[in-house]
Amino acid sequence: MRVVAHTASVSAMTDFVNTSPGEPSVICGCSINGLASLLAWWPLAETISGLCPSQVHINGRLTFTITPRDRDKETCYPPETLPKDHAAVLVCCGPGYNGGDGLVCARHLKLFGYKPSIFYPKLSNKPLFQSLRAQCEQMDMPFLSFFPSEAHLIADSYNLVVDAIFGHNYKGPATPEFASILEKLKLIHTDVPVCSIDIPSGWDVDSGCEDGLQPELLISLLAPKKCATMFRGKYHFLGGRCVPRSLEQKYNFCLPPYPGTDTIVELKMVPPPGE
Ligand SMILES: NC(=O)C1=CN([C@@H]2O[C@H](COP(=O)(O)OP(=O)(O)OC[C@H]3O[C@@H](n4cnc5c(N)ncnc54)[C@H](OP(=O)(O)O)[C@@H]3O)[C@@H](O)[C@H]2O)[C@@H](O)CC1
Repeated sequence: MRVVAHTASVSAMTDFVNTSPGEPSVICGCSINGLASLLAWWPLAETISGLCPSQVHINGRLTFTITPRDRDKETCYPPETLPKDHAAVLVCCGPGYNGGDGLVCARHLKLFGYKPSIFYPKLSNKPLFQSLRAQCEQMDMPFLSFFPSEAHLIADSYNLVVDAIFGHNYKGPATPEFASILEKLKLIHTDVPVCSIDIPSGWDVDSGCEDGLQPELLISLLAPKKCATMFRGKYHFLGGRCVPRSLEQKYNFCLPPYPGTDTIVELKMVPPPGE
């Protein structure tokens, strides 16, 4: 699952490069609003890489430490340990680029020995998404025509659920079509691990969602968003070591250091002082 995290985001970036050459207002196809919300917060972050390369400071406070990789324990949810139907995974994809990341993730899951099924209720007419969908179809991944009616049916059939419904451009409340999906995801997270891409669906990019979905794994892309400080699941990775240095400087990103050739880092939340 770790490998999936970085390959999904790298692919998304490749898609960005292919579709928007030289367009600095769009990162990975994300709208300027999404980028703005990222930038609104991230310039306040400060890495003290000269002093200690394994810490991320936000607003001057030590917020995340970076966990060195242990290559002997490097996989979360390895397929051979997933008992239901040959490592069956449900990948839920929304209408925007977060959903596109989900399709890329499904493609990699399939190549890595999982058995992904995809729920993708609202296909965008953009060629990028059409082609990602076609790739998944060509790889014989089933597309569900409806979301399982009962939450327990998801837990009975799948070992993991990938949540790629909404990312950082979600503005609540959800439309009825998506509200019922978010509700079901919330009901299952105690029975089957949910892995969210970039942002747990239904969360506000800054303030999160107190009674929202609680994934077990979060893969932040490019930079952890402010709401990631409210993540309480088991695993948090940062993926997307693909920001060109020029953009990093131009927008004053302070990205944490990735060791060696690694393209992901595991982040651990540092409890606020007094906790
Ligand atoms: N920026 C970056 O650097 C990177 C970005 N990347 C990825 O892109 C993601 C952002 O993609 P995004 O911009 O397409 O936004 P996203 O959150 O998928 O949702 C937009 C869609 O949801 C819809 N929608 C919104 N609210 C709704 C509601 N209440 N109820 C129902 N629908 C609602 C909205 O509909 P519309 O308002 O257009 O009708 C639109 O269709 C980001 O999280 C990350 O995964 C990474 O690949 C790498 C780095």
